[in-house]
Amino acid sequence: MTCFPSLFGRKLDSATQRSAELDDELSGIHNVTFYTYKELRIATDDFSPTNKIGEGGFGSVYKGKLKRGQMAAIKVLSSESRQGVKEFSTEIQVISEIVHENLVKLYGCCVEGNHRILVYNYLENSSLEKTLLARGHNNIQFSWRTRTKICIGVARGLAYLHEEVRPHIVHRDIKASNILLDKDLTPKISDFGLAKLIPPNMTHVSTRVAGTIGYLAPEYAIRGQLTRKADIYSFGVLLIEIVCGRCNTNTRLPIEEQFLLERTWELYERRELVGLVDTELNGNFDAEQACRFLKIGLLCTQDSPKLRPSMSTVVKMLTGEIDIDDNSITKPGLISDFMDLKVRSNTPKAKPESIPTSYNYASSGSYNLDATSSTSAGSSQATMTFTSAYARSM
Ligand SMILES: Nc1ncnc2c1ncn2[C@@H]1O[C@H](COP(=O)(O)OP(=O)(O)OP(=O)(O)O)[C@@H](O)[C@H]1O
Repeated sequence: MTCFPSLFGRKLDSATQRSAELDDELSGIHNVTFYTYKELRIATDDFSPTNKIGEGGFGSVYKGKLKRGQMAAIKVLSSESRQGVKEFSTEIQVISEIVHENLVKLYGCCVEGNHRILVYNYLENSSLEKTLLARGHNNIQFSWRTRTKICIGVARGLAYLHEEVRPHIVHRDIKASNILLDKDLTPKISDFGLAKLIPPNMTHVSTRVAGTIGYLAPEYAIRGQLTRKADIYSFGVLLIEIVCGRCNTNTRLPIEEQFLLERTWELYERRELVGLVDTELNGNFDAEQACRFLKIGLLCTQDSPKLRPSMSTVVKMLTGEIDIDDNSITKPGLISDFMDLKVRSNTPKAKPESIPTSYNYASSGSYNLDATSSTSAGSSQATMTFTSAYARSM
């Protein structure tokens, strides 16, 4: 392990076998821990499949034990994401300086040869997607109190990225699989800043295409307009998922219940929001608070980005410091309003891990998705075709 600048120089030896040239490139990088490839191979038992804990659009994630016994999540970036040493390390320095209780801590990285590897704090309770939405990990009971803590924690982490970090960070991919839980079920947002580590010509191909689509703000999905408000939209969808205990798209349900955001709007209009709250709670929840959370979800997903509150306002709404004016809630921005959405559901065989087969966003504005979708409750093998009516009419 090499830590600059304190150990820089001392480690210019055969132990790390790093060339003087590489050390020269890294000499301006401060306070980042650089791991050797050998060290990470040992930590993961040669990247053994038994230590593999996940696979994302950026590469594979392994559980590993570092030299001093510390557990880590080791993310091996795919070969397409090979960035230059200097550029990669500079971004790493920015990310590793961002520290907040609700953000996953980046310990350091490895930049040897073609290897680009990120080393993170290991979170014992996996992701919200695996634990709450797919209910497949440790049988964790998500009480109402735990859910409020998770919602407020994620909101605080995002508010920090949006409003306190300079320059501001737009996460771009807020969703249940990017919310990890520590042993006390404190939520930690993962993958922030990652977009900057990927060369601009490489599109991030998500492993959970269908799920990700459901989190995308219409203006981002259709026109590529990326601002903090796109994250706030995704947060709104996530918030509703946490209250309802189901994922935003579930093609196994009757057609009128498949899309959670549409459903939430319908029940809001009928003043029946409380009926959406997760039945796993057996009625043990604060109904006023749960409906407030759902209304905040609707506010965050308003069609016009301007109508969505900032994340610091969302935190205050969630904690009850600011009241919600029902008159300010209008119909959320639904991607299905812009697109002819056709979902052809095949045999309802959910697979343990999702494997994308293709993902294509053509500039004409049409999506073609052929995905074997994820473990999330009720997702099935589905072929989805989105054709943007909006794009066609332009
Ligand atoms: N720090 C960590 N601690 C524990 N598990 C982790 C950690 N980071 C990632 N994982 C596990 O690895 C999985 C894959 O993570 P990754 O962020 O690469 O992809 P993803 O978010 O699932 O998908 P995508 O790339 O489409 O966003 C996560 O869902 C989680 O289960």
